[in-house]
Amino acid sequence: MTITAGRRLLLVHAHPDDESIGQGASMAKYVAEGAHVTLVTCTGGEEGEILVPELAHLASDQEDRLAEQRKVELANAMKALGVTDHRYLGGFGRYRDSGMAWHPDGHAVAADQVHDNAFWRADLTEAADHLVAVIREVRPQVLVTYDQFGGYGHPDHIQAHRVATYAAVLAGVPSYREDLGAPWTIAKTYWGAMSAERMREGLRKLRDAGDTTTFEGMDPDGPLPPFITPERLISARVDARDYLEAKLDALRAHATQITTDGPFFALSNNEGSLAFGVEFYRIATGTPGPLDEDGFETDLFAGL
Ligand SMILES: CC(=O)N[C@H]1[C@@H](O[C@@H]2[C@H](O)[C@H](O)[C@@H](O)[C@H](O)[C@H]2O)O[C@H](CO)[C@@H](O)[C@@H]1O
Ligand SMILES: [Zn+2]
Repeated sequence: MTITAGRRLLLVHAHPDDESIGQGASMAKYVAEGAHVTLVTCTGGEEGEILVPELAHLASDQEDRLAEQRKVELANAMKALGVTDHRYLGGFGRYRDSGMAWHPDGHAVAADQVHDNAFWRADLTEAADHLVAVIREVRPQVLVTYDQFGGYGHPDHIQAHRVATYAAVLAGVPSYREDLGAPWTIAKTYWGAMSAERMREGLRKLRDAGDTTTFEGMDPDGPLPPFITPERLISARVDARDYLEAKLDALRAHATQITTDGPFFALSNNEGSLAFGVEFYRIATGTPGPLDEDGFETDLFAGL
């Protein structure tokens, strides 16, 4: 059923939990403002760790049933954010979490180290075609995914970036796969970003609270990992502090992946809201809309 009315936002993520970590507050904000928000999750998260001891038996090297658990967790997170349109790329179970076994040269996992249907081994066109069908149905004005490094380099995140980027191009080609729907060109694409300034603020709060182990070795005033984005490269800053509680509820829903007594929650009290209720983006395609006094777009749909 083709969706044609109102503002429509599509997010493409690798695992259940990435959406809430990266853009949970923005998602809740846009839903509350009447936008249609669609999340496509590319894998079931089969290879994830399990922070809930009584669920350890679900692990990939035991019963291998973690994807079913994370599907429930993701549904609960969507309820917390108010998102009603969630899909798995190609359907639940089509692509498997590739795991984080890194290739010796530091790049993403070697193909012979993962399952046959691991997302890292997916045929790019086949995977993109699943997303073309969604794009041509939903007809989003805005797409959010990862940068070329997948944010922090996870192979599934890198592959999600590639699939989303390729699908956005293919969806707009009139003569391409007419069977997948009428062509649709997405007006603006953004990459989720981790702000260097907010990272430094968060580190300062952790160190001031006596936490020297979280992000061990990182100095609030020292060099940051390359995947943290300096403010000058950030183009949009969505202030969704009013939806921080929804984001925290969504994160709590991903109980096998995110511990509620970790630094994120430690920082997410009123003091931390600025750090986590404001979410950052880099524009990848399309024309930025009006900027605020700090030079940021404040709305992903600005200018449309
Ligand atoms: C946020 C994210 O992308 N999580 C991925 C990631 O999880 C990490 C992995 O389990 C690692 O072994 C842990 O040390 C780390 O704390 C986790 O964040 O990779 C998983 C396996 O591919 C994936 O399921 C999870 O969603
Ligand atoms: Zn992930």
